[in-house]
Amino acid sequence: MSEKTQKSLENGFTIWLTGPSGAGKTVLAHALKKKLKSMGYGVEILDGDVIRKTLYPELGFSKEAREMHNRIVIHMAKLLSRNGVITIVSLISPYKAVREYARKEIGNFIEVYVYAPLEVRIQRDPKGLYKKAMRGEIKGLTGYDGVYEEPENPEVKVDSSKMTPEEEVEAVLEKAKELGYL
Ligand SMILES: Nc1ncnc2c1ncn2[C@@H]1O[C@H](COP(=O)(O)OS(=O)(=O)O)[C@@H](OP(=O)(O)O)[C@H]1O
Ligand SMILES: Nc1ncnc2c1ncn2[C@@H]1O[C@H](COP(=O)(O)OP(=O)(O)O)[C@@H](O)[C@H]1O
Repeated sequence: MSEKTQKSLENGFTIWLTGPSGAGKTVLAHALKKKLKSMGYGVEILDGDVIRKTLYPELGFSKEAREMHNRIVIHMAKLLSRNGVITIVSLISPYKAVREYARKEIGNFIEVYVYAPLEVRIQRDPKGLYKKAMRGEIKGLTGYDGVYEEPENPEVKVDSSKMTPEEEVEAVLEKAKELGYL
C-alpha cells in the first residue's frame, strides 16, 4: 500500500512484547507487523537486540544497563505512538517496575507476555545462548540464571509452545479492538 493510501490513526498505540530469550517475541513482532501492514496501518518494530547492536553494542546486561536501555526504548515508543504509528516493542524487559513505567509514559499500551516453558526455550535456543549459559560461558541469561519478573496482569498472554504465530496475532488484535485502539 502506498503512503497516500496508508490508514492514519489519530492515536497510535504500543504493543509491548516481553518475555525471555527464545520465547518468540521476534517471530510474533514480525507476524504482527505483516498483518497490520496488510490492513494498511503504519507500523514500526523496536527490537531490543537491534537497538543494542546499532547504538551501544558494548552496553551489557547489568540491571542498570538494562534499565537505561529500556528507558530509551520507552521514549522511542512514546514518540512513535503519539504520532499515530502502531509501535511493536520486542524487548525482554525483565523488570516489572520498568514495564509499569512504560505503561504510564506511553499511554495506549498493550502488554503481551510472550511465554514458553524453559524446556521449550532450551530446545529452540535460536541464538545458542542457553548452551553457552549451561557451559558457564555467559552469566545472567534472563529466565535461566538471570531475573525475569513475570507480568501479573498483562493485557494478553500467549504460550508459543501451544499457539501458532497466527493465533497469537489474532489474540493481540482482538485485544486492540476491545480497547478501542483499532
Ligand atoms: N545475559 C543475557 N540475558 C538476556 N539476553 C541476552 C544476554 N546476553 C545476550 N543476550 C541477548 O540480548 C538480546 C537483547 O536483549 P534485550 O535488549 O531485549 O534485553 S533487556 O530488555 O535489556 O533485558 C536477547 O535477545 P532475544 O534472544 O531476542 O530476547 C539475547 O539474544
Ligand atoms: N508459536 C510460535 N511463536 C513464536 N515462535 C515460535 C513459535 N513456534 C515456534 N517458534 C520458534 O521459537 C523461536 C523463537 O525465537 P525468537 O522469536 O527469536 O524469540 P525471542 O525474540 O523471544 O528471543 C523461533 O525459532 C521460532 O521459530
